[in-house]
Amino acid sequence: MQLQAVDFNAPDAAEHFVQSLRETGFGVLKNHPIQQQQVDSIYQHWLDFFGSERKHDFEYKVETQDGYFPPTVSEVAKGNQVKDIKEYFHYYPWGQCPEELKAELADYYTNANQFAATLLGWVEAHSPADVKSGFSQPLSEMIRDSQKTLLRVLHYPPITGEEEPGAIRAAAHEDINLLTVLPAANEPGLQVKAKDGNWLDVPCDFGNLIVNIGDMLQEASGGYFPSTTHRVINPDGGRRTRSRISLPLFLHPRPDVVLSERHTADSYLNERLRELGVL
Ligand SMILES: O=C(O)CCC(=O)C(=O)O
Ligand SMILES: [Fe+2]
Repeated sequence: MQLQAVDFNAPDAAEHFVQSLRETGFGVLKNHPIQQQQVDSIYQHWLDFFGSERKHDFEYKVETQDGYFPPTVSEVAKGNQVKDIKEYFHYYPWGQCPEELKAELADYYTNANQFAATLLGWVEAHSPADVKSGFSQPLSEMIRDSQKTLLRVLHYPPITGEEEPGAIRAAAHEDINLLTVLPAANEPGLQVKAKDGNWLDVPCDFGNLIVNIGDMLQEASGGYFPSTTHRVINPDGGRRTRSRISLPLFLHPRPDVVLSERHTADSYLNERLRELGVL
């Protein structure tokens, strides 16, 4: 298995991108319309925010799940014992956000959602007829005006040596949502589990856009699109002293959207959040 960046502007981009999603759970895009300059600026501003004590004024609300999640409550991946070495902020247009950071994040949220609808259209167009007929509505419709789509600003602090034994930046997990849209982070570390069990580095060239399948698309496609296990490993050597920032957009359908005979988006999400210990 190999992950190769697909040129967004190539005539056969959709086909190759969806093929990569189907085979690996991941697709990597280059020459896409998400502005790297904006992503970079968000990384800089939020690095400052996580470095300040102000973050504690925005602590997350349990009922609504927006705001700042400190390292002490950071997720324990499903089936894991130790907490990840990370802190993060959950941004929703209706949720908490520091005033001076809001316009930039809101703009990115709009742009990335619009782009994501295009990608969901690609997935739909390249789904076999029996898979497509199982979708309760077009995939891009499922996320339209959704209040649940989540932009997460993640900060992985430098490694100090005081970490819990066995803890890594993000333990092996699958995402819950339909698709995740993730600009390459400012530092390496993201790995995906191949079918043979080996961990592969996800190409993290600056400017790449990484897209991966979540459990909800796996559920809605009857397993045709696999939600693939991934993780973020701890850095070595000189990189240990560096922070890592990343910005995943988790595409969530509106709560009433039917995913499968067993689940709506709402019933599925609640089940998973309870397992994560954050609900
Ligand atoms: O930080 C990354 O590169 C990936 C983060 C991730 O997988 C997640 O938050 O679900
Ligand atoms: Fe993830």
